[in-house]
Order: sequence, then C-alpha cells, then structure tokens
Amino acid sequence: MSRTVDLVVIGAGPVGENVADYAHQSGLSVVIVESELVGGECSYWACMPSKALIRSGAALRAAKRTGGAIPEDTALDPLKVLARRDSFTSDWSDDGQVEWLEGAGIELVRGHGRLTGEREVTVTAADGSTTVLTATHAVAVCTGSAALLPDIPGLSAVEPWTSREATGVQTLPASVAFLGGGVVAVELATAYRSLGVDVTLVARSGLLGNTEPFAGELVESSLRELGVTIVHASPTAVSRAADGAVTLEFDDRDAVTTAELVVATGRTPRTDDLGLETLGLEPGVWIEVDDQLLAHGSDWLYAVGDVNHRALLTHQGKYQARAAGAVIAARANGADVDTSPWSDHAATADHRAVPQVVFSEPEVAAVGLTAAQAEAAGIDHRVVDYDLGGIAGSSLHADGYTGQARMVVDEERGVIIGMTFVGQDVAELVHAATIAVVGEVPLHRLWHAVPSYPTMSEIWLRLLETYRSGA
Ligand SMILES: Cc1cc2nc3c(=O)[nH]c(=O)nc-3n(C[C@H](O)[C@H](O)[C@H](O)COP(=O)(O)OP(=O)(O)OC[C@H]3O[C@@H](n4cnc5c(N)ncnc54)[C@H](O)[C@@H]3O)c2cc1C
Ligand SMILES: NC(=O)c1ccc[n+]([C@@H]2O[C@H](COP(=O)([O-])OP(=O)(O)OC[C@H]3O[C@@H](n4cnc5c(N)ncnc54)[C@H](O)[C@@H]3O)[C@@H](O)[C@H]2O)c1
Repeated sequence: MSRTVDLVVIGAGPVGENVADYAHQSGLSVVIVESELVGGECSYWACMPSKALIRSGAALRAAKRTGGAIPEDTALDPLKVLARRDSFTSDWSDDGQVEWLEGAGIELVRGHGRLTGEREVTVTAADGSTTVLTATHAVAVCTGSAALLPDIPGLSAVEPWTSREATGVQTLPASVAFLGGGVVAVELATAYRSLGVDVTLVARSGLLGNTEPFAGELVESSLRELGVTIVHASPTAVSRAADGAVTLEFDDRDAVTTAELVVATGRTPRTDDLGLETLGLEPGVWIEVDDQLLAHGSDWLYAVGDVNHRALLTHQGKYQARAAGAVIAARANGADVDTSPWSDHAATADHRAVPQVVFSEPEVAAVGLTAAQAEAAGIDHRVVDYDLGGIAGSSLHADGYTGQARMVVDEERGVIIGMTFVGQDVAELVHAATIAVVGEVPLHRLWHAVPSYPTMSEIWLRLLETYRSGA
C-alpha cells in the first residue's frame, strides 16, 4: 500500500496529536502513525497515572494539617487509589483518543514508522504488512523518549521496573527501591509510600538536581518524615534472588534488598529504530532542531517534543507542536514564516521560560532560571528569598506550613527571570510567574498587581517588598 499526504506525523503522543491538529486546522491533509496507544506515554504511563497515584495521599495529609479536624488514623484505601488511576488511563484503552483523531479529521495508521527516504515513511503493522507514506511537504518525528537503564553490572538482567511498570502497577509490592533522585523517582517514591509500600530511594547526589538547592533539601526531609529511606550512593552491582527480591550492592555501605526495583535515571530518545541513518544521522540520537522545530540540515524533517530534548515536559512539547504545526502549514501554503522570537512560529519560551511542577511533598513549582543558571549565563542578577510559611494564606492553608520562595531578578532590565515556589499546594502559583517572565513585566508595574487576601499569592507582595528594601 502507498499513500501521499501533505504531512506525516510519526508518534501519536500528546505532541504528535497537536502537530497534526494544528497543521490540519490550517488545511493540510495529515496521517499520524502510532505503534502503541494513541495518547502516548503521558496518558498511560507518565503524567496522568502518576499524578492520580499521588493525589489521594497528598489530599489526605493536607486535610490532616487542619487542627486535628481529620483523625490522624484516617487511612487511604490503596485499591480505590489504583482504581481511580485506572479511570484516568481509560484502562489502557485508546478508544477515546482515536475517536478524537477521527473527529479532528486526522487519519491514523497503526504500526511502527521508519524513515525510508526523502519525505517517505514506511509503516510496518503488527501483522507485518507495510504502508509507504509520502509527504508532499513535511514529516514530523514525535516519537518521545523511553526510560534509560544505566550501565550497572547485572541491572538489565534483573529486568527492573521502569516508570511504565511503576505507574501501571496492579499489585503493590511490599517494598520497592527507586534508583535515581530526579522527578520520576521523587514523585513515585511519594506515591508508593502513601500507598503503604516500604520505600528506599537511592540517589547518587541531592534530589531534584536541576532546581534551586532548597527544593531538593525540603523534599528530602519530608520524604524522610513520610518514612522513606534515602541512600546517597551509586550501586556497583544488582542481582535478583530466586524469591524475586532485588539486591543493590555498594562499595561503601550495606546492600539494599527490596521486593522490586524501579529505575528512574533519565530518558533516552526513541530514535534507535527510526531510519535516521537514511538522513545521515546516527540512530538513537536526540534530534537537534531550530526554533521552528526543523531538524538541523533538513528542509522537511521536524522533530517535536521529548525527541528533540529541549524540554521533556508535555506542556512544553505541546507548545512546540503549536509552533511546528503553524510553521509546516505556512510553508506548505506558501505563506511567510516569521522566525523572530516570540512569534507564533517560534518556540522561544523553550530557552528561558519553561515552567514545571514537581508533584512531590512539598510541591516544587518553578519557571525560568535558577540563581545558579543566571550566574552561569553571566546575567547581572539579584536573588530574593522569602519564607512561604510567613504568609497569612499559607498558615490558613496548613498548620505549620513549611515552604520557601525565590525570585531571581535581572538587575539590568528590572524583570523577573526565574521563580521557584516550594510548599504544599504551590502548583497553581507558578503560572503567574510564567506570565511575569514571558511578559517581562517590569517590577515597578508588578507592584500594582495586588494579591488577594488571605491567599498564598501574597508571597508576590512580600518578595517585591523584600526586593525594594534592598535585603
Ligand atoms: C513517570 C513520568 C511522569 C511524568 N509526568 C509529567 C507531568 O506531570 N507533566 C509533564 O509535563 N510531563 C511529565 N512527564 C513527561 C511527559 O510524559 C513527556 O514529556 C511527554 O509524554 C512527551 O510527549 P511526546 O508526545 O513527545 O512523547 P510520548 O508521550 O512518549 O509519545 C510518543 C509516541 O510515539 C510513539 N512512537 C514512538 N516511536 C514510534 C515509531 N517509530 N512509530 C510509531 N509510533 C512511535 C510511541 O508509542 C508514543 O505513543 C512525565 C514522564 C514520566 C516518565
Ligand atoms: N511533574 C513533572 O513535570 C514530571 C514528572 C516526571 C517526569 N518528568 C520528566 O521526565 C524526565 C525524566 O525524569 P527522570 O526522573 O527519569 O530523569 P531526571 O533527569 O529528572 O533524573 C535522573 C536522576 O537519575 C540520576 N542518575 C542518572 N544516572 C544514574 C546512575 N547511573 N546511577 C544513579 N543515579 C543516576 C540522576 O542523578 C538524577 O537524579 C524529566 O526530565 C522530567 O522533565 C516530569
């Protein structure tokens, strides 16, 4: 079988769906290729199931921080939590998302897509049959990323869990070790501990390495309070016993043995079996792109979302997808492409204004540069810190509220270039900061954005007052 359409999208994760939709809305015919479930990692094994596993425990503990109104011995029902998670993954059925594609006028071809020539993708279906798709204008690679297994002796032989098995769990293990100190390990360690599992977290350095240092410190001390054992070391060998238990060995400390091991040590691009060699690229690489999401050295291949390694986040990938869809459509329709920063055709925010919420306990919500990143970029900046627990809204929110906020100000321009909030329920605070960073709102104008009383947003006023005081 062979077909010709305007645009072929490989990968129907959140990013591929959006590239396809934006291009189609501008009049292009689009085929999207998917080898697993339409909706991708985020819907079935990442964002949604992990947040569903986290939410119940976080809500219960928050309720208990209100003057003893909720009895301390109130407990979660783990089976109900797993059932709620199942509802968010639609029991791992993509019927709903396939229906959405049909409604949007995007054609789905199921199978594994490979680049086999210029603007050509060959799709191999589960039954071995092939379809050759030729794109008149562009091919967009949106194949995402997969869990990376580090090279530790014995690790792959024990067939450890990754985030896929951990988010899709049906029978909770009695104990589990998470290898890694990043977002996946921290979030899932919190979820599993809430569900009554004995959790050990093995991290070679501080937690949440890319955030402000106080974020990882506050999260680490809260994980310990929740009963998580934290080991700062790198395993030198891994083995699985006949009873299924997994043991991590270390050079300089006692071994750790748990019923299961989850590896959460970063991601690898899903480009190893994509036919990149036909373009002179090495298989297995992250595909580098410009701000229009066009792969370096090509005039028809776009790479959008995790696979380009600009920001491994659903919302940022979807932002890129809106730009890529508009660029592909403009070029196909013979319209001008505006490559200037902040145009509809440029993913400018990827460079300086990427927001992220880590659903840890406490939550970490940040956008833009950390103080260390501003320093490394050579920006004349000032750091303003404030204790989030000192805000009236926070004290109402939770007894003994513990948290911290940091604002990083570009002194030359008088604008915020980075903001970090750490504390219970800070997730929704970050979008205001994203608007301030993207809009480059001068601090003297922000002074007039009055936060409501008594909300946690009063942190904005306190940070501005502290800045003005010169402290
Ligand atoms: C545990 C976990 C939790 C996360 N939580 C969050 C969160 O809360 N918020 C957030 O913003 N981000 C989160 N992320 C990151 C988020 O999941 C990714 O950034 C997002 O899924 C990337 O979307 P994507 O469309 O680029 O790739 P994916 O979602 O990985 O989709 C790629 C799709 O391409 C398909 N595919 C791959 N190769 C081929 C091929 N050759 N042919 C056909 N189809 C192919 C795959 O089957 C898949 O469906 C989390 C990640 C993990 C691991
Ligand atoms: N809430 C969210 O936004 C969210 C949630 C989960 C995941 N994600 C995204 O998914 C991506 C992947 O998350 P992740 O936690 O897997 O990666 P990560 O890059 O955040 O963290 C990887 C961790 O593994 C450690 N590590 C790496 N190699 C190791 C080794 N050989 N031995 C021991 N430790 C090792 C690192 O030191 C680090 O602590 C992130 O980039 C994140 O953006 C986002």
